[in-house]
Amino acid sequence: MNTQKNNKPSILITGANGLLGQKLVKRLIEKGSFEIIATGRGACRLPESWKDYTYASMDITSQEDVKSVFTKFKPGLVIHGAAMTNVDQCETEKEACYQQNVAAVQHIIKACEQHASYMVHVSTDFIFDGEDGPYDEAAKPNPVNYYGETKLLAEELIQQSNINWGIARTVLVYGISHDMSRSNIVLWVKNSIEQGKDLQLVDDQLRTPTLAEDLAEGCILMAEQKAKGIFNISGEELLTPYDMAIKTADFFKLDKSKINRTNSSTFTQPAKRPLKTGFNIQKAKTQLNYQPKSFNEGIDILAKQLNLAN
Ligand SMILES: NC(=O)C1=CN([C@@H]2O[C@H](COP(=O)(O)OP(=O)(O)OC[C@H]3O[C@@H](n4cnc5c(N)ncnc54)[C@H](OP(=O)(O)O)[C@@H]3O)[C@@H](O)[C@H]2O)C=CC1
Ligand SMILES: Cc1cn([C@H]2C[C@H](O)[C@@H](COP(=O)(O)OP(=O)(O)O[C@H]3O[C@@H](C)C(=O)[C@@H](O)[C@H]3O)O2)c(=O)[nH]c1=O
Repeated sequence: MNTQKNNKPSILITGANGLLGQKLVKRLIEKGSFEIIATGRGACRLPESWKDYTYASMDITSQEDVKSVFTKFKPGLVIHGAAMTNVDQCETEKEACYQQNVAAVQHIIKACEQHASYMVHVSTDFIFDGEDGPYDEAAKPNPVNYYGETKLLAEELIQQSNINWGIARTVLVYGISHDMSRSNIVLWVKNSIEQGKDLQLVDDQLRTPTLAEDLAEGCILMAEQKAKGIFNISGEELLTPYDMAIKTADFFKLDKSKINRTNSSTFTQPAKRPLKTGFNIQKAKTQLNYQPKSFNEGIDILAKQLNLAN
């Protein structure tokens, strides 16, 4: 039986200290309609000013940890965002990547089976090869790096399970994380130009960059509706990283001469990136009433958060 405190359904967030995790906890606190169980690896790193949620340390690679936290809280709803997300590190540390992105998901599935919890699992455009994006939900996966392989294996475990599940796929998430633990393309471009650095931006990768707050909203919509199946939860605009950099420089009135156009073939990253991804989000817009911000609106939100932070 799932727990309900003062008649509020209980929702458990994994990876709550991460970029998406923080936005989920913040939005759920604002909504006030759930009993919130925020979980993460080790100590809580959320702002001390945040109230009205419970934090529990839960290493998702530990079956014992997962079992005991789920037994204690019996969450009706779960949003599983925790993962190893450094794509290059996933290529060089495959065992750690497998444990965090695949084996851990089996522990979460088992706990959801035990407690009849509905789960939103967060996935990625990197399950595709990037040959013919943008993609809809029915497109055939074919990952080109190990991170993408593990995220696809996780999707397959979930789709073969008998739990109540939804999969939220997203793309190139940007936003401000509280302890700035994770940078992203907007901040990296802004900070680099302000430091007078020259940047090489690829113009042959296509993405639909996603504001972290929009991703959180989409996951919450799915949880509230216990939406069944796969949903593309990303931004709507198809942009290259070069386009994103120019838009960022225009917004912050920075020196665009620092932005040099290049292509992925000149890029030596340990993990191959799929070239043309990006998502068609029509299904989420019509079935979930998901309404993401434009890229420029997203940058404006980041700018306001940066001003508040400084
Ligand atoms: N960022 C992006 O561009 C995209 C992300 N996604 C997906 O979205 C989800 C969230 O990503 P994002 O918020 O950006 O990533 P972050 O790296 O910011 O957050 C991931 C969180 O998972 C936690 N985590 C990792 N391993 C464990 C573990 N063993 N036990 C408990 N927690 C763990 C991390 O903990 P700690 O803080 O201690 O490191 C971190 O807080 C991921 O599933 C990712 O695959 C999909 C597409 C794009
Ligand atoms: C560092 C760098 C990146 N880029 C481009 C490549 C890429 O499209 C974009 C972001 O680069 P990164 O390598 O930091 O990001 P990357 O690791 O490709 O981000 C991925 O993260 C995982 C978690 C996902 O699930 C994917 O959806 C995707 O968002 O910026 C440049 O053009 N020039 C550069 O110097």
